[in-house]
Amino acid sequence: MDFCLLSKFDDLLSDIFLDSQFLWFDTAKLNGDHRRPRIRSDKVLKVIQDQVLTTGKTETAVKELLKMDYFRHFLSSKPSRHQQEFLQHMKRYLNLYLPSAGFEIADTRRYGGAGRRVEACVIVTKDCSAGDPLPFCTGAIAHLAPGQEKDLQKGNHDISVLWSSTRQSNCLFLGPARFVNHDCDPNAKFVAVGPNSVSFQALKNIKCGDELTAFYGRHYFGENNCDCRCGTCEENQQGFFTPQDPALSPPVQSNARKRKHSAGAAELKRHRKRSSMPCVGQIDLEQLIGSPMNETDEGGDMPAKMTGSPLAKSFQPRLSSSAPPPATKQDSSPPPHLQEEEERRQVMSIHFLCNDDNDTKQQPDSASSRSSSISHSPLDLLCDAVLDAEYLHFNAKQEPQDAPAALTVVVQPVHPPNHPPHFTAAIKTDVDRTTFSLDHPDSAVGLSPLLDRSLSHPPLAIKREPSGHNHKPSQKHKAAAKAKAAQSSNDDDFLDDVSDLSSVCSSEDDEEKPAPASPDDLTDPLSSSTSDSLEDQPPKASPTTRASSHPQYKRVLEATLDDALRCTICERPLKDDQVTDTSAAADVQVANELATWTWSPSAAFTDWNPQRCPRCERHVRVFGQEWPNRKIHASFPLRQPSIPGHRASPPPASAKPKRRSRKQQHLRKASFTKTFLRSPPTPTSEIFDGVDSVF
Ligand SMILES: C[S@@+](CC[C@H](N)C(=O)[O-])C[C@H]1O[C@@H](n2cnc3c(N)ncnc32)[C@H](O)[C@@H]1O
Repeated sequence: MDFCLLSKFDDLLSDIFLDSQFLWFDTAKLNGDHRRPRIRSDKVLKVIQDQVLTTGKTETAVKELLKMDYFRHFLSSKPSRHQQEFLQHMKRYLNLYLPSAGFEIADTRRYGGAGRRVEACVIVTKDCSAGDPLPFCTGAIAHLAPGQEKDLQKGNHDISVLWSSTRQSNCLFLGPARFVNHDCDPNAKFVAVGPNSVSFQALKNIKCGDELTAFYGRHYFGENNCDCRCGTCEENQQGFFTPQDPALSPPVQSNARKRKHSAGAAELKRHRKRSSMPCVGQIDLEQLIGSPMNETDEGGDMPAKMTGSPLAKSFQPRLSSSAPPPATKQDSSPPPHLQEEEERRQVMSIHFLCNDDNDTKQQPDSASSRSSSISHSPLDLLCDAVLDAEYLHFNAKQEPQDAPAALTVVVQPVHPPNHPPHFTAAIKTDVDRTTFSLDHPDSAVGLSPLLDRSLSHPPLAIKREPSGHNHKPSQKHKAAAKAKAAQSSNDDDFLDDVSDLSSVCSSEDDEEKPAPASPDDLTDPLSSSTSDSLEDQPPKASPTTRASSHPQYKRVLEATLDDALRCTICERPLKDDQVTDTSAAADVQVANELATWTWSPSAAFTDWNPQRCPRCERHVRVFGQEWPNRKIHASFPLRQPSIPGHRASPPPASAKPKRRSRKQQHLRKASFTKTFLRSPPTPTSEIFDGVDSVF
């Protein structure tokens, strides 16, 4: 398959079948000019539910989808060969929704770098034993023509590129399988399932919910994978997690880490020049995939054909030999089979060009903006603003008739020069004195890598701007601010700390502590005039008033952190950052507009009971069952999103309607509600609905 074609197909299909359907963030796109297709995602979902999920037939789903205007127009101008390739790739994505798929795409921040970007990963949705194939998790391979590689590098996108020594060219590895991340002690391996397709086979027993990982190579993430962030490296204190020798390292540990990385990068550059292979790692495809690519075999890559393919043999034998040995602290020499590979460098290398330069990845780009954890999500700001407003409401000590009846939270995009755009929120009430603005309300979320340490706020700190009082920072404070800013030369380290802070923030102890005085706090004109109105306000331990220290506020906060902010299905903590990501779709929509919500604060507390994490929320919406279940009983209709103009087809005339007693009807309704509409609607799901209808 042609590289350009595959990359465009993959961008389009991952958008339609993943980003717009199942994910709460955007997956990396290969083409910088990719735009979200104008296709009704609710209609696509209906086809997926009716065909793939209920009947398990991707073929019929493809036929149904081709009836949609969008696909008809898209394919009408393409030659039939390209049409076939497109449909083949579409099937790879549709396989994600098969009841027996055994895997799904999920989110992870493990590999996201300093900014803790959300990235995609693959998790298994049923227990697997060692040796089990994962036939539906496939990726396609397309070859790059000379010169095209430069375009790839220019794009700075997170893409997967393989080196084919038989063809002496790079090739592209795309499809759902490209979301499998690297682990030095992986639980799966690549296997070839045709001339142009790759799948996986379990190397160990894998539990439902575990991430599926494969071995990319020894030098993918710097020399000896010194920047590898996999779970094994973390456990063994290797790669990115290698502890620094205090004698050798400067005071700040991660600076040393950086030096090591840049030394590795320089070495790798030299190495690449020598070898003329533009790749980081050099891995033999025979080990990676199990068999060299058969260039003449033009067979399909779908699972049914796997057993017939000569390459299918690679599923059974050499299981142990092709598995890279577990990474141990002591053993830094390559495993025997890889040593051999290095000598031979026979067939193909797999590497990820963008990984070459981590810095470039930090650049905000249109396609990945939704997944960026550094954006100030409007919903995140909104939630914090409502919390803070509720606090003010508690403390305003005003006559009931003066209490604000409603809040208007204005979330506005800000485009500071030389900084990534972000949002600010301002709360306006009908009572003048409680009007305040809120910016960077959360330490973990409200930061951008380009902002310095001085902007680190304690969580949920309130900034109030009393009218007519302009408090200027003193010289002493300015000097302190400068000294602090100078310290924060390394944004990476800072953001690491900040990310860790989010967990610290949720501990009770921390909430009792006074907020650290940061330069931004100092410049914040917190005046006594506003604080005076809040009798229960703790003494002025810090220039920043801690909303969380108020008993009533604390109760709400604790309840939120302990109970509500935990997914009731998978029990993953529902943290701020996850809430941010659920609303990330809204970022895209409101990025250039002013968004305004009016919300009663008490309603926000009583009605909003976030129960599911974004993944489980989406899972229920798509599969009609709680994660990880997805087997659909035809007798139970799925909860369909309402499609304007869509009417359910009338029952056949022959079908005699059954009469049910009132009690039966009531019970039936209750059980349906219990099954499909378990939790009350949340602000999050409202946003989902709105966003989906836009798409
Ligand atoms: C083929 S992609 C895997 C899917 C990727 N997470 C995504 O969201 O598209 C490879 C990229 O994932 C990340 N990655 C995967 N495994 C990693 C590891 N062990 N350490 C650091 N980064 C890793 C790197 O950013 C790499 O460039």
